[in-house]
Amino acid sequence: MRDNTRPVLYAICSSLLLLVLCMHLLNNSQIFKMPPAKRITVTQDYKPNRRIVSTNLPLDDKYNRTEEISKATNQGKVPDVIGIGVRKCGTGVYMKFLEKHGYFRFPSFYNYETEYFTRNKHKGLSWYMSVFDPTPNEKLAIEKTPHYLYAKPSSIPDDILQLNSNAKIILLLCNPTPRAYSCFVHHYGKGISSKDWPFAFEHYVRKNLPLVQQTLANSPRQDIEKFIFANWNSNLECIIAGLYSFHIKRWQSRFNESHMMIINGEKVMQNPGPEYIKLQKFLGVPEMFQEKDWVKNNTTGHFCLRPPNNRSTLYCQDDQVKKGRTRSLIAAKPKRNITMWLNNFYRPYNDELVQLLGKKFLWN
Ligand SMILES: Nc1ncnc2c1ncn2[C@@H]1O[C@H](COP(=O)(O)OS(=O)(=O)O)[C@@H](OP(=O)(O)O)[C@H]1O
Repeated sequence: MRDNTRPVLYAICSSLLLLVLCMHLLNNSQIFKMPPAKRITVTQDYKPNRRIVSTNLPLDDKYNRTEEISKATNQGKVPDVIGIGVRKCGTGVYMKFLEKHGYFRFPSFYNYETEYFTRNKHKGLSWYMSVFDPTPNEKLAIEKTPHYLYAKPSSIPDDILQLNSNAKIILLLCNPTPRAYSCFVHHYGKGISSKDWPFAFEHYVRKNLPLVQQTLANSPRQDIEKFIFANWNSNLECIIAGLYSFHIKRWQSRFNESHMMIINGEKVMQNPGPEYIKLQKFLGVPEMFQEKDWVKNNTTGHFCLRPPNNRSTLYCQDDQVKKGRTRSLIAAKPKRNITMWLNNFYRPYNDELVQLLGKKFLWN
């Protein structure tokens, strides 16, 4: 090192030392001390109810707070809410609408159906958790897999509880006769012109209903269950899914009214506003959807939503997910004789359902 650079280096080093010393002194003095973060109790109603827990964590400690909240509710496991059906009663439609709500996070699948408890359990919990949008932990994780209602294994309700003892179940029921038609068109209607759907459906019912009727007649519950579990994914599915009173017993024995909401899908289709208000209350999320936000499309008869983030637009399902195939005002209806046959077949199950759930479950 050259002799004339030494004094310069000394000067730099001593200034740095002085600076560090000064910062240390200032930091310990009262002038620069931050006040302690304000402590709050997390009870604001912008949080879903189930997450309203007194964590007494600092407001600015976002990371810890969400971590604590999820620990206090479901140990960070998913999901918080599971839709268990019924397929073709509007299950995909309400998920699409709930996407506009803002307080939910969804599986990354187009149809939201994880099939975890039916087909994918072997992939493990980490897989199940990984399919959900990971972002904000304060949102309720919601999925729907309509097969859960009647698919095997029979332990699905217990499996859900084991994962999250606080899980909430949503079950949308609708008139099983038009539902069967809708299901048929969904599965088999693609290659058939829509004007021929009623005939193709007649053929399907004539071919399959007698077998179901025969099996159900005078069989003990366990045999019927065996039959359903053997056929939940067969071409009989469109018929057997509609035996609601049979299916819901195993769910009712595990989930009480505070954890399972059974919604009349016919009412939702006719006037969604009040039903979504009840749903938001049940899930403990803010009432982002109000009655006045629902607007009927007079061509299809279906309702559209004025989404909370942009109420000057209309969000409809008819086009976006190709719904409204059989129930819209312009759709080809099933033949009257087939409708009557199916109505008669489902009547005892519908009557039993009314007994189980009360008068509010009349379809018409
Ligand atoms: N608001 C609104 N807009 C559009 N469509 C509506 C709406 N509400 C209920 N529906 C009816 O929902 C039926 C589809 O039910 P799902 O969503 O359960 O189907 S799926 O199981 O997810 O495939 C679908 O039945 P189809 O008419 O047979 O296609 C729709 O008619």
